[in-house]
Amino acid sequence: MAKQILKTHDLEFCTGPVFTGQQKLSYNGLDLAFSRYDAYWREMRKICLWILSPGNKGYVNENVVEQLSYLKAVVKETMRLQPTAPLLIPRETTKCKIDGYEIPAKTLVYVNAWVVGRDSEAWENPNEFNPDRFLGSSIDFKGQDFELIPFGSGRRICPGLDMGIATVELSLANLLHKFDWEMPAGMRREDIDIDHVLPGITTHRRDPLCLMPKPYAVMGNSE
Ligand code: HEM
Repeated sequence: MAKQILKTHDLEFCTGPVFTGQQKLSYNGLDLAFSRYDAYWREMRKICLWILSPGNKGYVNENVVEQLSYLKAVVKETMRLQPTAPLLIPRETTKCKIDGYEIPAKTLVYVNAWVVGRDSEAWENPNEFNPDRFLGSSIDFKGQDFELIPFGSGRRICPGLDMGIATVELSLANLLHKFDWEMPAGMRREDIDIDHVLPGITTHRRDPLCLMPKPYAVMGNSE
């Protein structure tokens, strides 16, 4: 079958279907497609523009991920609500006084990163999953912004931070780029529970996430 190559120009006008792997283009539905999932479509468009770029080898690389501001915001928001190690690594205090209380030396302290990420004094609508809160915000998880500490902070901050975050962002970007994701037959969005986790040193979902990957029909190419 003949190969259809999508031109960069088409991307300026295309609506949802082309991104979901179907071979259909629409030129007049811009408002529709970009209204509800605005940020999502913008990210997909960046990936698509990259696919069309010369020298593309078929995988999303680190340079592209750097431009995916919404994907980065999604990862931050996920780590805010469900930090991988909710209680970080325990610490021992020196002798000190906090709020009038004498704290003896070598007191064991747990920092609850899960609660910190949901502190209503630091976050608006703290329990709501809203990646937009990070767009245009300088808040990062590098240990300087104490309202977001999924990698800890201070001397014992995670030394694998850069490697960990690069792995998460790259994997997620490539999983989105290579596959179209569907829910199993009969399952609805409301059936996905992202709130309940099991207690433990690291966070585990109570209900396993079950999604079905469908290989992506890359950008209108049909063979
Ligand atoms: C998304 C991935 C990762 C997350 C969310 C994560 C999270 C954490 C957290 C919360 C801590 C405790 C920090 C504290 O108490 O202040 C920690 C410590 C640590 N992490 Fe990671 N980590 C990740 C990836 C990695 C990787 C890839 C490596 C190694 C290649 C690594 C190695 C370590 C080590 C050695 C410590 C102990 C540091 C110390 O106690 O001095 N982590 N990590």
